[in-house]
Amino acid sequence: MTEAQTPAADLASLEREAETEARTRAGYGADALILCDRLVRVYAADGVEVQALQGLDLVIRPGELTAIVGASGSGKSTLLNILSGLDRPTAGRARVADHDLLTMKGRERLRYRRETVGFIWQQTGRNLLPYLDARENVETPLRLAGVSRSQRRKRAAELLDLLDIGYCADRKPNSLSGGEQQRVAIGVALANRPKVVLADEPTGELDTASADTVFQALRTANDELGVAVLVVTHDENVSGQVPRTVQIRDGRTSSEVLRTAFGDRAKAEEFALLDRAGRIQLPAEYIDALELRDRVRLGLEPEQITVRDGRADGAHPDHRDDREEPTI
Ligand SMILES: Nc1ncnc2c1ncn2[C@@H]1O[C@H](COP(=O)(O)OP(=O)(O)OP(=O)(O)O)[C@@H](O)[C@H]1O
Repeated sequence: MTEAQTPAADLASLEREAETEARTRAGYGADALILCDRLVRVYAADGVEVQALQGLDLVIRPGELTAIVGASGSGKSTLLNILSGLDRPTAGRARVADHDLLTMKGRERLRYRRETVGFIWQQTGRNLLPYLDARENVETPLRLAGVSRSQRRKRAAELLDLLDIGYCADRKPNSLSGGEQQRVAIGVALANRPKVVLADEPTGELDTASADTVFQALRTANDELGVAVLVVTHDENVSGQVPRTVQIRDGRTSSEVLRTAFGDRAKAEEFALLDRAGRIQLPAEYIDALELRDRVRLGLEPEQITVRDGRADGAHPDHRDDREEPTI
C-alpha cells in the first residue's frame, strides 16, 4: 500500500506510536549523569567501514563507580573517547551532565574537557608533563581554569594527600613509580572538580600491588569526593571490586554484574541487558551449548520466556532431552 492509500486510522495510530516513542526516549535516563542512547560510531578507513559502537545504551548515575569490560575490539576505548569529548559519535544520543556530545562545539567542548570530565590513560607517560613535578602537574588544569596561585597550591596539596602521595609532591614523573604516576594522574583528573573521571585501563601497565593502590585511589576519589568513576579494565581484580560491571560485546552493552557485597562474603548477580527495542544478546556459551542458529522459538510462560532451537520441527539431529534450555 502506498503512503497516499494509507487509511487515516492507520496514520493516526502511527502518529500515536511515534508520540509514545518520543516520550519514552525523552524520559530514558532522565536522572542520568551519563546517557548513551543507541550510540553509534562508525570509522571509515581506506574505504572500509568499522562499526565500533552499534547502538549502545548506557545509563550512569551521579557518584556511581562502574567498570567496563569486554573483549579486545568490542568498543570500550571508543566509548571512553566519546565520553571524554575527544571523539564524536556518528549517530544516537550521548549526554554527560548537561552537555550534548553530538552537537557540542569549540569552546563548550574545551570547557567540557577541562571541567566536567577528568581522563586517565593506560600509558603512564601520557598523563603527566615530564618537566613538572607532581604538585605542578596537579596545578596545571587549575592554572588553565584561571584559579589563583594560593588556591591552586591548596587544592593540589589536598588532592595529593587524599590520594596518599603527598610525599611525591616535589618529584618529577621520572622519579616516581608507575603506580605513583597513575595516582598523580588521578589528582590531575580531579583538580577541577569534574563530575566524572574516565580511566582507560589505568592499571594495565602495573604489577598487582601497584594496580591495587591505583584502584584504591580511584575508590577514594569516588567515596570521598562523590565523583562518578568509569573505568575500562581487563583486570578481574578491579572489576571484582566495583558495585557494577558492564560488559560490552560487539559495540553494545550486553550484560552486567551487580555486586552488593565484597571480599569473603562477596555477592554478585549477572544480568543480561534488555534494550529498549526488546533485544538481548544470548551468551555465546548458551548458543553453543544448544547449537542455536538463525531462528529460535520463543515461548512465553507465566514467569519466564524460553528460547528453543527453531530448526524444522524443532528436533535438532543431536537434540538430547536432558539438555537445558536457556531461559530469559
Ligand atoms: N581510529 C580508528 N579507525 C578505524 N578503526 C578503529 C579506530 N579506532 C578503533 N577502531 C576499531 O573499532 C573497533 C573498536 O575498537 P576499540 O579500541 O574501541 O576496542 P576496545 O574494546 O577498546 O579494544 P582493546 O581492549 O583492544 O583496547 C575495533 O574494531 C577497532 O579496530
